[in-house]
Amino acid sequence: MSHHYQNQQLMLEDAAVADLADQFGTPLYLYSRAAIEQAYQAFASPLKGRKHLICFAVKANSNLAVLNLLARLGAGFDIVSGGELARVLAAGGDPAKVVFSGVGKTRSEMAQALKAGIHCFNVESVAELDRLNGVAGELGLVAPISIRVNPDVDAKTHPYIATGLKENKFGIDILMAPDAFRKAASLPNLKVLGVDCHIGSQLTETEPFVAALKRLLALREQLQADGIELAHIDIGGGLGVTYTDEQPPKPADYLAEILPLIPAGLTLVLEPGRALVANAGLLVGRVEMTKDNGFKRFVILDTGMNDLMRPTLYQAVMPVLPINQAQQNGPLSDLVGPVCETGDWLAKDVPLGAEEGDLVAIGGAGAYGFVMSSQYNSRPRAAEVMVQGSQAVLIRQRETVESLWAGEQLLPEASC
Ligand SMILES: Cc1ncc(COP(=O)(O)O)c(C=O)c1O
Ligand SMILES: N[C@@H](CCCC[NH3+])C(=O)O
Repeated sequence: MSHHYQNQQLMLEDAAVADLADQFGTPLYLYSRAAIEQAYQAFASPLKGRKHLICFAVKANSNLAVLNLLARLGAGFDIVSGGELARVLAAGGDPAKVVFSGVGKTRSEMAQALKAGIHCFNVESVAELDRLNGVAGELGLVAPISIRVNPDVDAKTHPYIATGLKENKFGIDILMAPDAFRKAASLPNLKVLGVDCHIGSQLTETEPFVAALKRLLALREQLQADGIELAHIDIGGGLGVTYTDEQPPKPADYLAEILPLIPAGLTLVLEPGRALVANAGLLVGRVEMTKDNGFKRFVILDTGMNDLMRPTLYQAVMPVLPINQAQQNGPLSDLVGPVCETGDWLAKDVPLGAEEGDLVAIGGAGAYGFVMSSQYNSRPRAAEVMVQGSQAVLIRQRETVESLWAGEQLLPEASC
């Protein structure tokens, strides 16, 4: 039996998933090129005719093929490390469209980004202003900057992924921001370009974005009075997606609320991550065995928390998509992995008749999936495959067992 995962925007038929699982083995990350393109256009179309830059948050999915696809669609990138910058460049991304966020940029990361000629550093503290001014001075360069402001807005999301509250480590408190801007404007090796914020991830309402934006715009006016002109305003990422029954605004609806507030001439920068890739991805695993302890039925997969952390880390509810529809109405089961941790689960109490050898896919796995995976329990990480039309392209090989100890060495004999 075949069905389409329409609400996952991933137009893969059961048969195709089964063939790909046979061909590439499991666990397997599958991405849909068409779904990524569609998600990108959902942001880009409403922005036509406006000065804008869509900077994909690389942390959501840093596979080179994904970055290359987005670069070819015209995207810029939001990076948070030198490693992410190197990936963007290796994938053919344009450094002039890169913004660099993060609270702990090292001197060498700053130098790397300055030499690459990135668009802007999103500076998160006064200490960072000083450090960046120093590094730029040593290189004889001027660093373009934005100041990340913490607007103290409740994003109404999981506390681990809320970033815009006073108690969070991110950005400079909005009340202290004018002083920070004045200082930045006075430093010889910095050039103030803009202001930014990012209040959290997986937001399902527009209201917190609008509240944050209004605070940033008020700050902009205050700065204008001080003679500091901003060229752009960056409202971060954070737009949520539908995993199961969430109803986040569509990018067009979200932008319809934001765009009228932005004065003409000001460039709008966005940093979407999840909204561009989450629903373009599936994690496919195979059932190793099932067991019923009289209290609970467990479906034990060949994939688990080391491949997909979101369920256990955020108690995230992600859709379970049995590849054979006949499995769908089985007994309530916990979907668990082989890792030796009680927290190794992917879904709890889902109706699932899957038995040994059956395939199960987790939807919404295109964002914060592979990138957060680990080799815990010495498990090689999964392969990644991009589906484009009738073709499937292997975009990252499954790790080998030998690669698990690459770079390790035994103690020299004499020291034992
Ligand atoms: C600074 C910054 N920008 C963008 C993002 C992307 O967020 P999302 O994937 O929710 O769009 C994040 C992660 O939350 C972030 O920390
Ligand atoms: N990793 C998180 C989002 C990260 C947000 C980073 N600022 C998630 O899976 O939901």
